Amino acid sequence: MKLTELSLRHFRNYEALDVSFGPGVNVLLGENAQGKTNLLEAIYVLALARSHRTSNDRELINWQADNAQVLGRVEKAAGTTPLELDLSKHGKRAKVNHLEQGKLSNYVGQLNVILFAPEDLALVKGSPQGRRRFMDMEFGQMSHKYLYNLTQYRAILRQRNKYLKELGTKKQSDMVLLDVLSDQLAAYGAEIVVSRLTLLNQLEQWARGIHEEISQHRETLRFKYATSLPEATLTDVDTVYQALMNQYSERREKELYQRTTLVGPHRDDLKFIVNDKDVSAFGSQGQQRTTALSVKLAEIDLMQDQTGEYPVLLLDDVLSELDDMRQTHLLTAIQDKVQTFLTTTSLSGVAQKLIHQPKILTISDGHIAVDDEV
Ligand SMILES: Nc1ncnc2c1ncn2[C@@H]1O[C@H](COP(=O)(O)OP(=O)(O)OP(=O)(O)O)[C@@H](O)[C@H]1O
Repeated sequence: MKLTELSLRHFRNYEALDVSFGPGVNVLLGENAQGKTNLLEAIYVLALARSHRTSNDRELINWQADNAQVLGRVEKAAGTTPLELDLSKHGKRAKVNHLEQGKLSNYVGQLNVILFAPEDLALVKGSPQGRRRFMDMEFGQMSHKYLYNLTQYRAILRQRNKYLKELGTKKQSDMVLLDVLSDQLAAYGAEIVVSRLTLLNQLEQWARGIHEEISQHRETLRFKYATSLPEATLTDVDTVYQALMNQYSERREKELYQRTTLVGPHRDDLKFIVNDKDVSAFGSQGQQRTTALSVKLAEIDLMQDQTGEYPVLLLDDVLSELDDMRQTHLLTAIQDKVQTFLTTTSLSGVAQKLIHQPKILTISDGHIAVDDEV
């Protein structure tokens, strides 16, 4: 899929912008603090109805305005779809084909994006929370079912944790509601765990091939889903459900004491194993970067496999973080198949690695000048 046009009204430092993009590489060129990342963020927001930088939508609206608009046209094999997102202090409204969507989960998935930012290089070394977020964002875009289960799971988890906090002051008979909440949480939790295992299994196949190539066949990458559930139970939804229920009852005392839910997909993690060693603990910085890059590139293939369309790739200032060999690998892998937006403060080093002429958009103080000549 391609994002052919984008219009912004009062979004961050863009007062009014109407721009069209090329089908290949679009270079967002500019000095610091001119609006390069804001533009990538607008594309991300158009895709996911939320920002990757802030959970406060107010920050997305220009300081002088009360509301913001992000509009885009997405081209797929099946046709062109106009998307529209209105942000105001009262909330957000999302439209597909000019029709307002009651649920944001029906909106998400029209435009699929993969964002690669310097923080993603920390995917391997960073916190388990970052890896869970990675799974949820990517799988949520690919699968409506995943997004739905995740939304339900989070809502029940909030309720259950609130209830566990209140239970300290209540009587034993109140355990009935806790049992009901445990049952619902285990049902959605089991769906999430099984979807993650299935999608990770596929992602691993792609990532392994890419990692092998970048490491010149010296390294083999493997994923391991880290969970408190016994390995033997990770087979199907019913078995995982039962395993979660068992753990809730085994840990009831501890959960009541700690007043929070201690098991489930919100506590799980993903480990990356290179040549049989956990790369977050034992890998060099280079191995960790290669792993992160392989995983990101594998996502492109997985998304194509799941949705029938290649996603749009957003590269926020990552080239400067990669060495020459990894830069070449990245730019070679994306050419010809993926529409890409990359931010940079300088063209040197980028243009030579691209076979086709990129579209250059020079950004200065929330304005864009288009120049097709490199
Ligand atoms: N809500 C807002 N309203 C108006 N301006 C904003 C808003 N939010 C951020 N800005 C401005 O946007 C600019 C930052 O833009 P952006 O983050 O896109 O920088 P960049 O071009 O990617 O730079 P760098 O290369 O340093 O990352 C800053 O000047 C900031 O003051």
